[in-house]
Amino acid sequence: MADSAQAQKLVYLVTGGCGFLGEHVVRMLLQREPRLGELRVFDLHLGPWLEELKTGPVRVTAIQGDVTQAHEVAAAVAGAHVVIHTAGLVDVFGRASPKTIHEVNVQGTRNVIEACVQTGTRFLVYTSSMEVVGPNTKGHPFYRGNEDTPYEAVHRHPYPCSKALAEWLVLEANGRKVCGGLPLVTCALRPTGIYGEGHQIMRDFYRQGLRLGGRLFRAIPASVEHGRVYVGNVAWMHVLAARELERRAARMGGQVYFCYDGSPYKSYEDFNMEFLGPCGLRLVGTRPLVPYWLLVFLAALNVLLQWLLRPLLLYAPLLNPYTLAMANTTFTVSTDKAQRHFGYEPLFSWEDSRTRTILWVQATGGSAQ
Ligand SMILES: NC(=O)c1ccc[n+]([C@@H]2O[C@H](COP(=O)([O-])OP(=O)(O)OC[C@H]3O[C@@H](n4cnc5c(N)ncnc54)[C@H](O)[C@@H]3O)[C@@H](O)[C@H]2O)c1
Ligand SMILES: CC(C)CCC[C@@H](C)[C@H]1CC[C@H]2[C@@H]3[C@H](O)C=C4C[C@@H](O)CC[C@]4(C)[C@H]3CC[C@]12C
Repeated sequence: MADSAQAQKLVYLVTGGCGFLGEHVVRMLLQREPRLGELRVFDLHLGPWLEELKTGPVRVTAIQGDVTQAHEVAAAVAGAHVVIHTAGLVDVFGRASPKTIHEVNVQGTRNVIEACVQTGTRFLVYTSSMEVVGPNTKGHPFYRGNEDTPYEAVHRHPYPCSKALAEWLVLEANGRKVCGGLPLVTCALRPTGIYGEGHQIMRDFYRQGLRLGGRLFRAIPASVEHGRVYVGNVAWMHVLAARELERRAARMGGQVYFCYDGSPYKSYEDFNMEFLGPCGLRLVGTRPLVPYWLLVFLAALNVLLQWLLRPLLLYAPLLNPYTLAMANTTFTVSTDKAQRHFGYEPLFSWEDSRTRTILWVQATGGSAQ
């Protein structure tokens, strides 16, 4: 990425490129990164949709690999100019063990950093999470805060702990000399709850609503705000951050950015209804229909059942004490840091984001896709 950048074609690597966010990052790079010469898509599970991308003008290389395996990561990183590290084990339901979550999210990130250092890759964008900040274990609200808002970030759950540690590793690596002697430039993007085409939990809620005769029952007060951001805008932010990291290294290096757009501030359930409503579902109740103490009890019961059933089957429902606390604690962001630091503006308006998501739920919600 030198001065002859206009002519130079760049090699990008996207880890986790077949995931919900990763696929959008991959497609966004192909559409919006004119300097792209080769796109490497690294994932534990490669999607069949990658095949159709291989016929385009940019060379797309699919790499089946595991971020916990340092040699596989190093081979994929070698010769790349930019790495967008979005691979991660997203598990707040107790599906994976804390050890596995740590291995993928922390050791995997360490492997990516070391591979950059060893092979001379200078630019690394890491997909972090709002959960690096909160909601914390004390349930303190974070109301429309920004990257500088004081907040007691205390975690116990393996997933936020792993994301916080991985983010720290990435930021700490900023400025390290990579092979060839130039400094590594890193930044971390912190999405709030991502929604959009491919969002499995949204589809799960849709299917649950269909099973319940077109109804969902309010469990969380409408006054609790939960931050949400459209996947296309999160992907665009990654692409832009990756592009600008060289030119604005002094400003962006070692920085964190919340991901934001024009999505409205609403409760988790009311926000979902923006899409599920037009798909024919109704949210019953203007106030929670179940008392909070009962939800707490059911969440605790689910933990017990998960533990008891573990030898027989994996019982991992959406409701547990951690997800209940997430849904029931206000956590929203209001910031323009990404705009100030690298000129980010959302690519998709709220209306576009909403329409695209509704069309996706309608098209795939009832099917097995
Ligand atoms: N979904 C959200 O609301 C959200 C919010 C904030 C941050 N994030 C972060 O965004 C990133 C992507 O999340 P997502 O929602 O797209 O999840 P996802 O599960 O859809 O995608 C993660 C991808 O990483 C891959 N992966 C997992 N373990 C791997 C391994 N050992 N080696 C290689 N690849 C591996 C998976 O196969 C998957 O394709 C994660 O780092 C997550 O922590 C997600
Ligand atoms: C109590 C029930 C009625 C509803 C349960 C909803 C629950 C499954 C939802 C609520 C909030 C969701 C999380 C939130 O949007 C942000 C993230 C950050 C990201 O890094 C990973 C996904 C995650 C944890 C969402 C998972 C689903 C949650 C907990």
